Amino acid sequence: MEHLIAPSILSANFGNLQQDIEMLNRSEADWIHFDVMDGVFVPNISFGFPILKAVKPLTTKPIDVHLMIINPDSYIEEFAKAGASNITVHYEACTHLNRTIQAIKSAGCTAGVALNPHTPVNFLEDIITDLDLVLIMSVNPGFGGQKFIQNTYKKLYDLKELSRNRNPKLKIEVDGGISNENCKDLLQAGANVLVAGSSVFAAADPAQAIFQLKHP
Ligand SMILES: O=C(CO)[C@H](O)[C@H](O)COP(=O)(O)O
Repeated sequence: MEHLIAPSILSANFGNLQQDIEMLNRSEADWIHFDVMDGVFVPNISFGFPILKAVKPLTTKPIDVHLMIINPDSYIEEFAKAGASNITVHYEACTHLNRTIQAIKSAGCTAGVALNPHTPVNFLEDIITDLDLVLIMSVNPGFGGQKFIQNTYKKLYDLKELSRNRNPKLKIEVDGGISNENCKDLLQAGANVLVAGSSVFAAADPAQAIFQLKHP
């Protein structure tokens, strides 16, 4: 499976977001990664529906929404209507994960589950066949620009093994501290979707940084 690049606009220039979205349209980015934070599940607040609705008509790329929020079920339909292609919820935020995944699919989106760095991959054993994507957090969620957690490699191997047997088409996404220095190793460990925020948007040439992640 060819790997995908999903730049996180958490690190974009909000004073001129349209310019950054147009750069992504011209680049080799496959998706736009859209990080929603509620200040409760994570210690930061980012953006929500109005920004998603503004971004949607500007982009030619699917929007990959990562909900770092409690009670995601209350907002799934609205994120789908606002333009999400994929919606990922956190394992740690869902009491009835199976119901939440069905709700995402009923809203017309593909469905993902994110795992915090401390949550083992085998907690997904009984839902893996229902998922389109698993997002392995390689930093503690809440902020861009953090240091990559090395134990992520073990989790990618574990997830690759689980998906090989139970869901070979699963997208294995990794998010946090990714740059052209570790992207090759992450792909070898089993990732097939790379999320990158600061390494893209802080680069002198962001489109070139995306190109390097796409062709490591
Ligand atoms: O989900 C996130 C933070 O919770 C971000 O997507 C992630 O941290 C990417 O940022 P960077 O590439 O700067 O680490």
